[in-house]
Amino acid sequence: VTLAACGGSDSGSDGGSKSSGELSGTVTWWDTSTVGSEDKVFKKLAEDFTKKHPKVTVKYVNVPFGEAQNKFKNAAQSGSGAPDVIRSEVAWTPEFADLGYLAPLDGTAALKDQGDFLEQAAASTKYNGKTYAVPQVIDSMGVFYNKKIFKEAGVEVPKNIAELKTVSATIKEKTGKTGLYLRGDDPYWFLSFLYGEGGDLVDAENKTVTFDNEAGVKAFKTVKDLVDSKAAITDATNGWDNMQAAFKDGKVAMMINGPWAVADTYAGKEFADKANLGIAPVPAGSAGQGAPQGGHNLAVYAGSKNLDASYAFAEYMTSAESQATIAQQLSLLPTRQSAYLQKDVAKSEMIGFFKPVVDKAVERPWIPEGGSLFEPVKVEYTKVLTGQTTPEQGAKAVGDAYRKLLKDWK
Ligand SMILES: C[C@H]1O[C@H](O[C@H]2[C@H](O)[C@@H](O)[C@@H](O[C@H]3[C@H](O)[C@@H](O)[C@@H](O[C@H]4[C@H](O)[C@@H](O)[C@@H](O)O[C@@H]4CO)O[C@@H]3CO)O[C@@H]2CO)[C@H](O)[C@H](O)[C@@H]1N[C@H]1C[C@@H](CO)[C@H](O)[C@@H](O)[C@@H]1O
Repeated sequence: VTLAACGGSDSGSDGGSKSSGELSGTVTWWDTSTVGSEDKVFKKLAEDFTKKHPKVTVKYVNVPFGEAQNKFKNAAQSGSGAPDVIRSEVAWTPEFADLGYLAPLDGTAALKDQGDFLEQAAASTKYNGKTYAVPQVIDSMGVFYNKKIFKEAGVEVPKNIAELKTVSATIKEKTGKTGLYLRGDDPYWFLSFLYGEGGDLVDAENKTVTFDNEAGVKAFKTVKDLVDSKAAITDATNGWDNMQAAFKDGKVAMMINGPWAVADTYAGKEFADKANLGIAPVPAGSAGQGAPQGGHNLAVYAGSKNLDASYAFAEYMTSAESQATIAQQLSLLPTRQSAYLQKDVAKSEMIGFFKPVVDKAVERPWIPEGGSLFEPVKVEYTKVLTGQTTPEQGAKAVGDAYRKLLKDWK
């Protein structure tokens, strides 16, 4: 999709901005946002940018989240086909920076009011003392629940795993519905259970793999028991679609999810009345409570032929005004503290719930290998949930994979 203001633009010229300082040329932007719920809002923002810079054409390309990381690495490596700006997930950013594929942004027009960014959001954009991206959204996870089903069953939102099981049993008995949809094909959905047992993927400070300690085994046992006890249903594949459908159709009373799911969830028949959607902290485990930190940054390709317009585009798309727009329209959390002060954002119930959750979300190590820590968990998590391996063997397999990946770590 080529977005250009009505005034047209320098056709095809990739040249940088004119000596007059007026920006021009084409900026190709790979956006990974969800088609059908998020993309139209991001596209509109990009259009607004071209209205302010009529000589710039933004070529909007939506690349699915699951493909964008490898697609960008392949294009950047081959030197052809890489976009000028990419929506770089928090774990991809240190990896792309380490590979030399991102333009350092310090001192450029991409970075305005750096002090305005939440610390934990800015952390994933820093690598070897330089800044390689601009934080766009930050997120974490909570329990989404169907207030009508809870009322019908006469139960309260569970605060811990034991309550999750009793509440689910009551919901099943009183309404015939299943308590929780637990996504089984994406390891991100396992993290709050791991943190609840006091575990973590690694201890980056001490270069130690921790996934296969007793907390990791216990967390695998916890999720397996949720499925075996019928408190939760899960799928080995197509988890996103099945989870959203089950929750939006009222087949399950709860799901664990993040702000990026709100817009799509509101489209469900159960939530035509938005007030029927409740959000609560993820249940605590036997040793703690916590949800993971995720999110997305905008990064500029080091080989861009139009750095000036790309810097300006990245700045615009992550400005406090742009962030307030996506917060208000999509319930996505800003990374700029000033955006939370804008009136539409301050009065949003969803933002009001998720901001404290994000403030205490468990940070991950922003190391180049950070994104690769999920694949081994994805394999073993699904196998544990479907009984193809035991919690002990699954945790050990992940630990072994990590020690291969992270040279000289304990
Ligand atoms: C396996 C993957 O592990 C990690 O990903 C973690 C990730 O680091 C975590 O933060 C978390 O991401 C949250 C995210 O924070 C949260 O915002 C939301 O994102 C929404 C957007 O909000 C929404 O707008 C829209 O975009 O849609 C987005 C997605 O819904 O939900 C995300 C979780 O889904 O969880 C991810 C794990 O899934 C790696 O980073 C790789 O991605 C890796 N995949 C590659 C691995 C390659 C082989 O190595 C394989 O060949 C390749 O094909 C695979 O691509």
